[in-house]
Amino acid sequence: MKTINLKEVRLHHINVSLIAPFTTSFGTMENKDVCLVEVVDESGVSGWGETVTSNEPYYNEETTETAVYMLKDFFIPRLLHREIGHPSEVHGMLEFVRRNNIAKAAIETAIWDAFAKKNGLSIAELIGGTKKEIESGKSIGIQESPEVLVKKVDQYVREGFRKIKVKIKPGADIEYMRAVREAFPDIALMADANSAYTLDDADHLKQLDELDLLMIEQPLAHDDIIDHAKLQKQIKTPVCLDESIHSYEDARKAIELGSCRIINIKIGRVGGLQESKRIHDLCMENGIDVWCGGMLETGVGRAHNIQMTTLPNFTIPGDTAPSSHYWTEDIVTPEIEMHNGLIRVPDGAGIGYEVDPQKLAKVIRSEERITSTETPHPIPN
Ligand SMILES: O=C(O)CCC(=O)c1ccccc1C(=O)O
Ligand SMILES: [Mg+2]
Repeated sequence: MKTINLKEVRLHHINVSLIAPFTTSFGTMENKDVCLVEVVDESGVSGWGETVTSNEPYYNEETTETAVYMLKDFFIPRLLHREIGHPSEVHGMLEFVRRNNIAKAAIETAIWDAFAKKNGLSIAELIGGTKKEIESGKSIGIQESPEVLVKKVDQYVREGFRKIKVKIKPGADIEYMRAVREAFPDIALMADANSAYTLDDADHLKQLDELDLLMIEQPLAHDDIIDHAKLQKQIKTPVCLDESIHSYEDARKAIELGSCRIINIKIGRVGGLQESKRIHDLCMENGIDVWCGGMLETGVGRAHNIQMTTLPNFTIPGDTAPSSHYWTEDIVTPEIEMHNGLIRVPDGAGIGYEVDPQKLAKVIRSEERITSTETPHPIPN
């Protein structure tokens, strides 16, 4: 296969507004700065990635600004003007910096896209994904009342979504989930707590067991796998980990401890597609189901999610919903569309969607072109 050698990295700083505010147990998101990372190979082929951050470090420790800083001072200088034999090598090349996984993933995924395009393949084909369409789920933020929530669920079920995920927090949990389950006895339904509880809430959370939920996502602390293992022994509802899993090693330990039965894989959270695939494979060997989480991505991040979800152990519908559920206009052509709850995997090379320059121009704040490896920091070879 043709190798990659980056001659330039373009940072497209954009600002995008969600069509409606999205509320989780840690806050409300409405508008965010995002950095689109475009890597340009010496052949002229380019590839796209996205910082799936927001402006505040409330989901994890990264923000868009910290991700841009890490990219400019460390990751771009490490990767420019070097022969990259295969994108699976990039994660290792960035391991000299600990964590900062969303920043790493932004450029790693861009290199997957460029490499795939240069070789005339889709990313799915490169990683061995075979699905031709993926099932789409809808993640619903915390609503003002169970009645309002039920109305939203009704709308999304009619639209065809294959899974409904409801954000919960203390004071907006059991009653809300029960209302949805009573109205829709048969839908695939789950809750996401974003770390809003402690092990002292085990008896409270046990009330969810009668609602036949697919899972409860990240009920306990963002950095915990011990208490989650204890909780899983006390409740029947499968525990799914999101925030606690940053790497293959984290996944291995969580599986060994029995901290979860399901893992939500987010390319950004684990530092890229290569690490995502390793976690996917590990889970498959161990009978742990996985699904692809969402970070309110633009079309670029969303396209990467679609490519990854073609792998066989993505057995549960993910949070990757169509563009129109987030943006009045997405930046990619065509927009990501859903029919009958399914998103068709595009045939094209790389991510299979094109960033549209005219749409990009409407949300752009500034652009930078980086061609030099100069940086104030010592960078390993
Ligand atoms: O992209 C989506 O639709 C899902 C959004 C979502 O649930 C989410 C969005 C931002 C940060 C964390 C999460 C989460 O899965 O916990
Ligand atoms: Mg989550």
